[in-house]
Amino acid sequence: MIDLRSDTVTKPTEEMRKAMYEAEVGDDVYGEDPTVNKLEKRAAQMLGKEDALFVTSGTQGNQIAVLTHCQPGNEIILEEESHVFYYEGAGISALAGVQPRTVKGKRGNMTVEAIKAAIRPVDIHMPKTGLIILENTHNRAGGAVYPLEDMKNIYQLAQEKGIPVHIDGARLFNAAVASDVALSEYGRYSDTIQVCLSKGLGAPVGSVIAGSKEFIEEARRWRKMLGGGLRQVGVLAAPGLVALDNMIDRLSHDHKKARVLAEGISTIKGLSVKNNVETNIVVVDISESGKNVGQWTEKLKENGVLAVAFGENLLRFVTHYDVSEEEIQRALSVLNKIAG
Ligand SMILES: Cc1ncc(COP(=O)(O)O)c(CN[C@H](C(=O)O)[C@H](C)O)c1O
Repeated sequence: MIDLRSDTVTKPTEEMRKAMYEAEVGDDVYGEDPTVNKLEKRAAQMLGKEDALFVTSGTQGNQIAVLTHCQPGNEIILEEESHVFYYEGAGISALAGVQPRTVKGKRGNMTVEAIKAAIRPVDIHMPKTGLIILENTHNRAGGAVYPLEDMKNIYQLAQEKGIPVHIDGARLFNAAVASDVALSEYGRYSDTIQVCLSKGLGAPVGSVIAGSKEFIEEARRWRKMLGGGLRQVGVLAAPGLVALDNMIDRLSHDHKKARVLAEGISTIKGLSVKNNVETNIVVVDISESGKNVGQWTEKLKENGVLAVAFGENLLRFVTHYDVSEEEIQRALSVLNKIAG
């Protein structure tokens, strides 16, 4: 199977499995797992933050960030197709008791003006704006990169208003590589960042939240309350360290594979690439193909290719470490064959 459903499907490399086997471990609830302590320190340093916390998933990282930043009854500003709003099961309302204020972004990027207009004035009738969440890269915008300049301007506005900024950086490494921006720059223009080790970087499990020492101390309490107090977690932190040390720069190969896929698809009758392919995601409009999205995913699967439905007439393909350039070419010939 050529699995292009997501970069979440990547399996740990041999090097990661060796690191898991050899990991030095301890009880992390007592702060005694040397490997996760090393991972958290490494991640904080790379992201230009004081401290960091290993969490089980990007969703847990985002939800803990909201729980730690906000009070029940706050309103948070986020993009209308952001992962936190679109795909996290209304967790921000169910768990943190906050109200989403969605803003439509341009290719997923909310403008400073639109965010400014969404910030609540102080008024007893109105909720307080408790957090602004930026997603970089933006999944539903097709892996769109948030330009650093925009993030800087948004952060300046947020600071003036005393509102924290959280980056849902599940694919921040892709953004950094695609825009040649140092990871620490994103830390400069945000209060907290969630990054996934388990997507393009290929680790089997986990994310990291980075922020101030005080924030991480509080976030660690929330994680414990949610049952995330992990024990000998070094076996999972070890591949995360391999991911941070060896799997970031190679993301440019995934971006190249995505460009090759997009260029090939754009020559296929009835198919069109919807997004500007900046990173590892290709969104394809199949509305002119004479087949619906369910027929496409079914026929692709019959021919050994996996993709996900991404809307009524949209398919999403995500390139990653476990799909080769040769397999991209094979996927293109399957797409050609189905398109007829
Ligand atoms: C921007 C962003 N932020 C957070 C998450 C959540 O990460 P996990 O909870 O899956 O580790 C995802 C996962 N995205 C997954 C995928 O793309 O296949 C699915 C949609 O949940 C994400 O794309």
